[in-house]
Amino acid sequence: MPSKLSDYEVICTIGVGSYGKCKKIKRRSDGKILAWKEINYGSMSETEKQMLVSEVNLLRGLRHEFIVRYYDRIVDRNTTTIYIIMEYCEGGDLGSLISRCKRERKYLEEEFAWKVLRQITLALHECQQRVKGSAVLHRDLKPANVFLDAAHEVKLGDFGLARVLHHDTSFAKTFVGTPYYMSPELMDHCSYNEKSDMWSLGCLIYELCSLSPPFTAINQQHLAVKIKEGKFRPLPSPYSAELQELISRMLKIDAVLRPSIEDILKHSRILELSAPKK
Ligand SMILES: CNC(=O)c1c(C)[nH]c(/C=C2\C(=O)Nc3ccc(Cl)cc32)c1C
Repeated sequence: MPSKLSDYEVICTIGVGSYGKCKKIKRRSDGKILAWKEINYGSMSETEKQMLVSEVNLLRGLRHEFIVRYYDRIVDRNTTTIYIIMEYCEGGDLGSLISRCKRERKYLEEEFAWKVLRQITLALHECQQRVKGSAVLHRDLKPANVFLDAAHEVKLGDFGLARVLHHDTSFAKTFVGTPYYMSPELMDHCSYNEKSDMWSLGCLIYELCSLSPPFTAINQQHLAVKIKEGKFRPLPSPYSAELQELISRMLKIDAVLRPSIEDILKHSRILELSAPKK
């Protein structure tokens, strides 16, 4: 029996993005707390709608501890809105956490940065394994798309939807927000590849430590220059040379020189986190 909107009680809005709203909801049948994303597809072309359907179907197949769990979807043709029902992440998004640390002038623990690096890498590994060939690449890896559950475990969200929601080639829709994490090859309009996600992940871990992206500028033209120059300030002193070195490798301009997902998972500090607790 397909779900209907009345099966859920809306509690509150927890996020607003270029796609629409994200709301905290309660499933009436068992009281389970979930979240749904409301996406209005009314102005989408047939191609974009088809992409949305295939991306949602892809999300359905992704079951991983570090990827936001998909539960269901409801299509309301009267309002041309799709409701994508997913797991609730009580800890919110990394973007809000970084902003809070900035306000409080407090750096995050290095151990947390390594944990986030490991868990997002495993999430990316899962996706690239699960859809071999037409590898699903995140394309929108940024702090606002990484969430934390009640135990502060990482949950990668919005997988693949970025492709659809920014599919429109118009400038306004293509460059939604400042592309701080865009790789040099993408800045040069070259093809996206799994090392582009590695660049974005390097930017994300850098920002988690420095509380600012590695590359910033007053406009997108200057940002492109900075990214292609590839120069960035070192991490703040509390962080180890080991973490600095790995992030520097992830931010190599030449994608070939960046570590692969497997390289990251073989790093000694990552392996330590994988070892069973004594
Ligand atoms: C201020 N908002 C929050 O703290 C917050 C909380 C408690 N949860 C979220 C976001 C999500 C959430 O809780 N579940 C989600 C599933 C998919 C996506 Cl793309 C986002 C979410 C947010 C943005």
